[in-house]
Formats: sequence, C-alpha cells, structure tokens
Amino acid sequence: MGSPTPHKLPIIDFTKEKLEPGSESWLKACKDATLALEEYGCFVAEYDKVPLALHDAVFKSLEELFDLPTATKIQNKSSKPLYGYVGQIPIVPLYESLGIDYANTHVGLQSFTKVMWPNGNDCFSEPLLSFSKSAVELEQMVVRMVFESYGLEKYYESHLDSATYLCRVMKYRRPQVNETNMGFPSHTDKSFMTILHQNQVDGLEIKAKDGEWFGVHELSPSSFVVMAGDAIMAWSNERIHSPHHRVTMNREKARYSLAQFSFMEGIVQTPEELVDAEHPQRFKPFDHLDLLQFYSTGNNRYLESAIRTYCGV
Ligand SMILES: O=C(O)CCC(=O)C(=O)O
Ligand SMILES: [Fe+2]
Repeated sequence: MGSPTPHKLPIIDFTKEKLEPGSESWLKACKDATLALEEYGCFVAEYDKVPLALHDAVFKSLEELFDLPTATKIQNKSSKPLYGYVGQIPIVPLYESLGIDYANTHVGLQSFTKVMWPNGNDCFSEPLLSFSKSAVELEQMVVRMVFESYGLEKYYESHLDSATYLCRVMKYRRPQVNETNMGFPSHTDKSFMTILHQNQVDGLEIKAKDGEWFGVHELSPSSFVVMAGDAIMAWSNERIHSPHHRVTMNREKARYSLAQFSFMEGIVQTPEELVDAEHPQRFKPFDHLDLLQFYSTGNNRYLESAIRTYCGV
C-alpha cells in the first residue's frame, strides 16, 4: 500500500485588485473558499492589505507588550469568559496571551492600551488597529463568499450587525532543554471564524478529517490562515468543519501570532434553508457567549466537542 498523499492547506488568492463581488475571480474564490472550509475547515489566504511595514510594526509592538511585567499583563481582564490574559499555566508553559476586545475599533484598542500603558502608547495601538481592521475585512469577505455559495446572502447584513471581534495576541517562548515543545494543545475554536497571522516562526498544526496531523508551512508576511470555528460549523448544519488544531514549537525562536476571533452578539441559528430530510438539524440555536461560558466552566474545555455537548441535537 502506498503512503497517503500528504495534506497541504489550499492557498487562495485574495490579493487580486479586482476581487469585486460578482466578478469571475470572486465567484472562483467563493467556490474554493467554501470547499476548503468544508474539507479542511481552513485555508491560507494570500492577502496584501497588511503591508510588510505594518506586519513588522505589529510584531515589534507585540515584543514590547510581552516584555511588560506579568503583574501588568494580568490586568488584562474582561467580564466575558476567556477574553482576558492567559498564561503562567504549568501544563502549557510556553504559552502566554492577551485579549483585545473590539480590536477593530479605536475605543477597543485604546481601552486595552490604557491598561498596559496608562499614558497610552500609539506605537502599539496604531499598528494593531490597522491590522485588526484589515483582518476584519478579510473575514467579512470570506463570510460573504460562504453565505453566497449557499445562496444565503440575504442573511449577510444581519450577520455583520451582530459580529464582534476579539484579537488575541500570543507569544510562545522557545522550549528549554528537556522541556515540552507543546505550544498549545489540540482544540477547536469556539468563534464563528478565526483569522490567524504569525511572525515567520512555524508551529501551527491541523488535524485532517482522516485523523492525520499536518503542519502549516511556508507562510509569508502576506499569508493569513482562515479557520472555521464551532459557531459556523453549527450555523452551516455541519457542512463546514471546525478543525482540531494545536501549536508545536520546534524552532529556536519565539513564536508570536495573532488570532482574530469573531463572536456573535446573541443567538446563532442554522438557517432553515440548510435543514432538510437529507440534512436534519444538528444543533439547537445557542447564545454565542453562553457557549463560551459553558466551555470555560469546570472540565468542559476537555470535552471532545463542547458545542455538541452544549447544543447538539
Ligand atoms: O498561534 C496560532 O497560530 C494558533 C492559536 C490558536 O489556535 C488559538 O488561539 O485558538
Ligand atoms: Fe485555535
């Protein structure tokens, strides 16, 4: 028996100037993006709205942020579950992250920045805000493509009205000798969708539907990983797959990354058009923040699929 073909994430070109809704290149990208989200739950978008100078400024400012004292970083708190500082966890020793809610808005970024630097820090907030706005634009394009592919564009505007964006910025320090190289354990995202961007240090691994793990390599400063979260899996009545993924550190350098998660304010519900005899409803309507609350309670984060336990039919 020959060995199976190695998995590789599809790469979809979002750099085209003429990626106008309705154009031929738009229709092709709609098909490719939806297929990739159905098959792998993610793909690499080549996207040029974050110029190299901005990419560099963002990662430079992340170094400055993570160099702050832990006592400052732990002030990153939120009334929403799992929105604040995460770190100093003995079983995940390499990982540290902070959450910036409403990162695509001036107000959101200022309120985060003021906690870290009481006198403000425009060298941090300006690049992060531009980055976050561009990541939102990319996500909204992908969501529009998916809605159009399923003939459900009529729901797109109301979807946008209730989408909010949390930008989680992450550092994985390099492992010391004899220390685990596990950067972050296997999980699925609880978001509707996630946009990931990294410095040039690899580590992200995806579990394919056949159970095989594979690494995501050769990402450039213009590469963004677009990943389906549990909420779009439920919305799509499981046509779209939210993949398990993890981070494994193999390199000598620290890894910095940004994950911009979309969360819906209020109820997520499968459109009736996606439910029929062949596709019976798989998930009951659920409140997105309540799902997060459930996931963050007790040992629920160790469930194989928190969303199935929470609202699976
Ligand atoms: O650092 C990464 O590339 C992935 C992070 C991740 O999976 C997450 O924050 O949910
Ligand atoms: Fe994730």
